[in-house]
Amino acid sequence: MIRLNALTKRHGGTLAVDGLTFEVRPGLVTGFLGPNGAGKTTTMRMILGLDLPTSGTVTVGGRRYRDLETPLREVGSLLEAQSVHPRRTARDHLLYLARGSGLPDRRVGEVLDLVGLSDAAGYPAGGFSLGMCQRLGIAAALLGDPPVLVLDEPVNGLDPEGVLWIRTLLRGLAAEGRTVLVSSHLMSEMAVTADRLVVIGRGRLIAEGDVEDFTGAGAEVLVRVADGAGFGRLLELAGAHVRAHGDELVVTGMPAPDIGRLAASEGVALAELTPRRASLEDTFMELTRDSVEFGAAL
Ligand SMILES: Nc1ncnc2c1ncn2[C@@H]1O[C@H](COP(=O)(O)OP(=O)(O)OP(=O)(O)O)[C@@H](O)[C@H]1O
Repeated sequence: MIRLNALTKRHGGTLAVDGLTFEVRPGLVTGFLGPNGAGKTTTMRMILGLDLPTSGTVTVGGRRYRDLETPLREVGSLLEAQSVHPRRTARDHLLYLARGSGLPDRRVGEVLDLVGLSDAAGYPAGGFSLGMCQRLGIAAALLGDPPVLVLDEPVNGLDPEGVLWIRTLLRGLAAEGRTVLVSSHLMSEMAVTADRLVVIGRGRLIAEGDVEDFTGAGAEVLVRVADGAGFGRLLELAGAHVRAHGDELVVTGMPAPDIGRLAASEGVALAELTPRRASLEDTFMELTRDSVEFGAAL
């Protein structure tokens, strides 16, 4: 569990993080979304004790990062621009980290296997592709077998295979009961990876909830039938909410398959039955419209 309470960070004249309060629960992937400059990296750096809050608190497993005895065993992290000595091999990089935290050498082989880097373990990291670097970063995050993971934009720059790999890995880690916080500006990716979402803009909390709360909000079905008024009444009797525009009905509160079944049982011929689900992308744009730092960057 990660808990933020009124967490605030001021960088000179910029309020990078502004009174953030939320919890990141175990057993779930929590997507941390926001436009560029929203404060995601700054928040993650405070969770990881790399930046000190101006005010407010953040705890991992009930304690501040700096009070953790063996941080690598408690929280694993992947931050952007993590440094690996280019001439050091992947295995040596991980051995160096493991020994620095009193972790057994055998753990290095285990995490290399886990991220699919065993064959490349003896090569200098300087020659690694971006995808291999991300895998190495995730291997480092997993070294201490931590119950909490904080990953900043782990799918950035990855090819589709790499994106799928990270998605499967994160879901597996959450299924093991771990707390997984992953930042992204790719809303569509979070829609399929995350269970919960926390959306911020200009350092402030904009929205938080289950992914379905975001995509399901306002889900409507477009129905077209010859007798719009007649079928509209039937739908309302069955508990749906209907807005009619001639032969076109916009139905909320009843999923498309149920509408189809009702039409079939009443002998009504449907000319159209189209679910119109708000995409996470739409919802995100709507939510963050007022908080985009540089409008042109979109
Ligand atoms: N060390 C710093 N000194 C001054 N300003 C900073 C510093 N770090 C971040 N900021 C500013 O704080 C705000 C939040 O930045 P942050 O990097 O946390 O956002 P982000 O959501 O991670 O964005 P991105 O997706 O672009 O990385 C931005 O306005 C940024 O310019």
